[in-house]
Parts: sequence; C-alpha cells; structure tokens
Amino acid sequence: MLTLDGATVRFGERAVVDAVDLGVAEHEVVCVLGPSGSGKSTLLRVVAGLQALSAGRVLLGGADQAAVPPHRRGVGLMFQDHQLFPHRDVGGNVAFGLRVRGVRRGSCEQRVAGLLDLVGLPGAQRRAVSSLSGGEQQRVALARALAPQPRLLMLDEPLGQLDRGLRERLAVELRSLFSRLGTTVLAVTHDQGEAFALADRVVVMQDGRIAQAGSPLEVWQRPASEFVARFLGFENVVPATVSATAAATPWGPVPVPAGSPQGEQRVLVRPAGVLLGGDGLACVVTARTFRGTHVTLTLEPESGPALEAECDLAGAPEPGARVTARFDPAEVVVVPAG
Ligand SMILES: Nc1ncnc2c1ncn2[C@@H]1O[C@H](COP(=O)(O)OP(=O)(O)OP(=O)(O)O)[C@@H](O)[C@H]1O
Repeated sequence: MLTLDGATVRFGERAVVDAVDLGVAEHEVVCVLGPSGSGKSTLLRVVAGLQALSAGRVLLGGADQAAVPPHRRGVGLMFQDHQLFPHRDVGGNVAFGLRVRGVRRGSCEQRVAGLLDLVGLPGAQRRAVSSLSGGEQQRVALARALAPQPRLLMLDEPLGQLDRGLRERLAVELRSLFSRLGTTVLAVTHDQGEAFALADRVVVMQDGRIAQAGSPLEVWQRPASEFVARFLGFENVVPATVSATAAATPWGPVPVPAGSPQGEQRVLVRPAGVLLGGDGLACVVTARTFRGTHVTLTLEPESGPALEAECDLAGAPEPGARVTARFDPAEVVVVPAG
C-alpha cells in the first residue's frame, strides 16, 4: 500500500527525516513512535504530499507520488487538535469531505449517519461541535477522516489531547474499528501505551531514523538499543561487559540469557526480573508506588544506579527497609549502546 524508499527531508543542513525505508501493507495498522522532534509529523506530511522530499521516494499502491498533489493521493489525515469546523454542526463536519467530492445530499446524509453509528455517536448530526467533550470531538474528527474512504488513513497524535483513561479506551475501540473496516493506518504518537494498544507494528524513530520496527510484543520484549529501552520507560539499563552467560555491571554480576551478544554492551533488567531476598545485592527501599495489580519499588543499591523492582501487593517492603536483590535472566536483555 505504502512504501517509503530512502525518504529524506532536510531543513538546512539537518536531516529531520533521514533515509527512511518503511512499508505499510494493506489493512495493516502501523504506529510510528518517538520523542518530540524525532520527525514523526514530518514523515506523515511527506506521505500526504504536504512536505516535499529532499531525496527518496513515496509510493502509494506502487505508484511514485512525486508529481501527485495532496488531494489526489487518496490519503486521509487527522491531526492532533482535530481541527473541526466550529461553525458547522457534527453532521456538517463529517459530510465536509463528501460534499467537496460532489456526493449528493441524500447519499451524503446516509453515509454520515452510518459513520456516526460507527464511531459511537448515533444521531449526533445536529449537535454543535462546541457542545461535545474532547473524546466526542475526537470521534467526530475520526468520522470525518473516514468519510471519503481513504485508501490510507493517517493519524497524528490521534488521542493526544485526551486524559489517560479515555485514551486507552479509545485506542482499543479504534483498533477494533480499523480491523472491522480493514482500514490501512499510519499513525504517529509519542505515547507508547497508545502505540502498543493500536498497532500491528510499531516503528520507533530516533533523530529522523528508524531505531526499531517490529510487533508491539517484539519491541517490548527485545528493545534494539538503549535508546529504545529508555524510551519505552525501562530505567534499569547499565553498561556491562558480557562474557558467556554473565555480565559484569555496576550492580555486580548479572546473569544473561544464553546466546546474548558478548563484550561491551548495555544490560536491561525488566522490573519483574529484580527478585527480592536470598543472597544478593544489598539495597535500601527508597520509594514504593501502588500500581493496582502490583507495587513498584525504587531501590538504592550499595553499588550502581537505582533499581526499579516490581513485587506483589502482599508483603511489599516499606520505604527504609533493607532488602537484597537478585536478577532473573529471563527478564534480562543485552542491548547495544546508543
Ligand atoms: N518547516 C520546518 N523548518 C525547519 N525545521 C522544521 C520544519 N518543520 C519541522 N522542523 C523541525 O524538524 C524536527 C522534526 O519535527 P516533527 O514535527 O516532524 O517532529 P515530531 O517527532 O512530530 O515532534 P512532535 O512529537 O513534537 O510533534 C523538529 O526539530 C522541528 O523543529
């Protein structure tokens, strides 16, 4: 459906999108994830035809888009601030793309009603946009983007403005909606939870380049670099010298899975892999955070940086308690620095 081939955008000397190769298959939902300024929005603008390439190609359905203006590309774009027309009602907003394409009033009204059902706002045609909550406005913006049946739907921080609870719920709803409709989606977000809930495939960007691409599970289980690991929120990452199945780290020896890369690397220990008790690294508990199903502890070890540990609600030690920490190799990943 979509192929980016060495796509590069330079502003002055700086490549904001740097030789990106990326494919999106029909019916696939791909989420581009990355910190602010990593080039995500520019990438979407390139595909939409709103930003010219300095080098490389954009192909849609196999056809080079270099000479195709934005309105002829058949892509829908939904921005983070949803940009609804405040003076049109909900129906007028959803119908906008249909009316400009010359769809007749009767079939237009039918389509609008169907789309509002689809996004969970049945019968909302005559409501004023200003009377809607943030989440409802988001749904209207989505219905408007879906209305012309774009072959590729692009979402820029689709749930960015909403509070966390609503964002998670809408991400799950969107995912099921897209799979029912068979929509091909390229979304960008800086929120890993949103990306993981929405996507078949996640693409992590770092300074205009792809740092890692894979299924949410692959990326979560095996971050490709220290950058990706930290971006996903993993804090337990230290320099390490790996030899066979042990790594020398500032925390002392850490067991690593067989087949791990050897030599100077970084070691990531997932919080669930920091086990309390037994013969291990002496630590003091400095913080305890309740997470609903478990407790996250911050430990200050006798050597090395702070450690984050996850443990059961029952019997979780209090701040100030002295504990020992061991490491479960199943939760340890050796990653390259960078
Ligand atoms: N027209 C422009 N001229 C110069 N620099 C630009 C232009 N557009 C974007 N940039 C720069 O390119 C970089 C990438 O911007 P982009 O908006 O693609 O990042 P992003 O990953 O989408 O960030 P955010 O999550 O904050 O929206 C930023 O440093 C930005 O300042």
